[in-house]
Amino acid sequence: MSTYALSLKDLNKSFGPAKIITDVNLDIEKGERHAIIGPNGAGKSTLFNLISGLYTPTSGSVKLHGEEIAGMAPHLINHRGLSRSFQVSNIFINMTVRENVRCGVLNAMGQGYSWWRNIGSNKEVQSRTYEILERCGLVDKAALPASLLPYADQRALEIAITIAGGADVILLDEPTAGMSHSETDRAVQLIRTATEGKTLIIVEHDMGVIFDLADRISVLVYGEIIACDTPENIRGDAKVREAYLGDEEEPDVKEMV
Ligand SMILES: Nc1ncnc2c1ncn2[C@@H]1O[C@H](COP(=O)(O)OP(=O)(O)OP(=O)(O)O)[C@@H](O)[C@H]1O
Repeated sequence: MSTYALSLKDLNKSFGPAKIITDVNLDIEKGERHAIIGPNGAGKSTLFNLISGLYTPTSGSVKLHGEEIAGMAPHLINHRGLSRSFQVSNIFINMTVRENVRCGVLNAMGQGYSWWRNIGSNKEVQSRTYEILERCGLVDKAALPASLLPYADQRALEIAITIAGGADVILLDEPTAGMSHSETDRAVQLIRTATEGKTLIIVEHDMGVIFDLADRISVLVYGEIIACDTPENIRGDAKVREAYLGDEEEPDVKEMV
């Protein structure tokens, strides 16, 4: 049995005649921080949707901790320990920050909303909620309605909800999109803290974030992984430079996506 946190084998996805993901093979170690990069329309979100159960593969295998999950419903994959964030925020804007995180905690504990009135007295829920708020730097803002959070804090809350269930494989989809430089720096720190000890798979356009965070990078172009290596080796990979930049020499790595 595989010891990989996540293992993709001969994975394919077509929509009608359009082949979007082609023969993807990828093994991700437990605790690894793995980035998926590629030009717009390369298939990064489709790959995330295949891993998290939103799409069923046309063919191939997706294994989470050695167990087949391809085609399984997203909530069942989530209960097996994989959680993802979305490019478009998933938070309940009329609820407080604390209530949003509590929802994630309760959902993972399999509690329905009939529990809602009693949750204030449920110590385990309270302590897990507090721990997540702290990890994500949101303790001071716990009582605020989510709608009043600045944009960067809303993205932090999105990460808090993603990790609230205690999943050990975390997928983050462009977590720093739309952020300023200083907000991005803070977000990278937050991602590092919030996902400590977990396996992280991140789709991101900001190369600074990728090179700062990732142990390995996969480069997806037209639905195929054309390179998978350490950031240093990816930086010097001729195929990758060509895919992004044609024949240009000495490319600025910040312009790779
Ligand atoms: N449900 C769908 N039906 C048909 N085509 C789709 C569907 N979902 C995605 N595609 C197509 O698959 C291709 C890859 O899209 P995808 O969103 O996965 O790319 P991406 O790498 O995430 O792009 P971006 O960086 O812009 O977010 C695109 O050409 C898109 O139009």
